[in-house]
Amino acid sequence: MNQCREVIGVVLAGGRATRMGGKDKGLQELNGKPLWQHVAATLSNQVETIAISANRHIDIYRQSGNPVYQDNQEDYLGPLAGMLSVMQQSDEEWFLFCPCDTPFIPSSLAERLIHQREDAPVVWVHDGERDHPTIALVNRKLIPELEAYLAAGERRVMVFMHQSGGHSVDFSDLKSAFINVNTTEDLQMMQGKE
Ligand SMILES: Nc1nc2c(ncn2[C@@H]2O[C@H](COP(=O)(O)OP(=O)(O)OP(=O)(O)O)[C@@H](O)[C@H]2O)c(=O)[nH]1
Repeated sequence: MNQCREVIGVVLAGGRATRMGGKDKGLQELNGKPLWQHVAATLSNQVETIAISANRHIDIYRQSGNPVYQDNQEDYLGPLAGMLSVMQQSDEEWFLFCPCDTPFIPSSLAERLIHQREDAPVVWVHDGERDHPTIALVNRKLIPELEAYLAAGERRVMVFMHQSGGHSVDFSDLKSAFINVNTTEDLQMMQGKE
């Protein structure tokens, strides 16, 4: 696929990574490269601009030269807060969000989500077994809804995606591409895999 210019790719690299002992998950190395870079490298073949959403170690992420969007909120409010912060600080129409902890995402991700968005303001990945609502193509028209949702104290990504009129896109043929890293043991098991 040619690079798409109407969509900005965003690697979600904030959070607390409590299951990884509080380390910055995006900066943990897999096969000699930080996790966030695996995701950014695959997305950069698909969309022209790749931004990073983070809430700590901002200077390290900035050294990459990619735009970095820091969370607006002081607390770690979860992936939706990271998404909203980017959408509020950028004037792009569509955002392709992808967490830093899914290093093997397929090269067809953007193309297949873009193709399926039709009139929906959000589409996300379903791998045949489970939804991956943080791997999603989101339109900026959802900003007010997302602001209200978070202001009401809601945090659940899947609930928000459903109630905002989106739908999942079937990636069951590429199920293993969405394996994610949550713990140090996960990371150790993945070393050497491509
Ligand atoms: N910008 C931003 N990203 C976040 C935030 N919380 C989670 N993320 C990202 O969203 C994705 C999914 O995060 P989770 O695994 O649910 O949360 P986590 O904080 O990374 O890890 P745990 O504390 O172990 O659940 C990861 O790529 C995180 O980097 C946040 O508050 N802000």
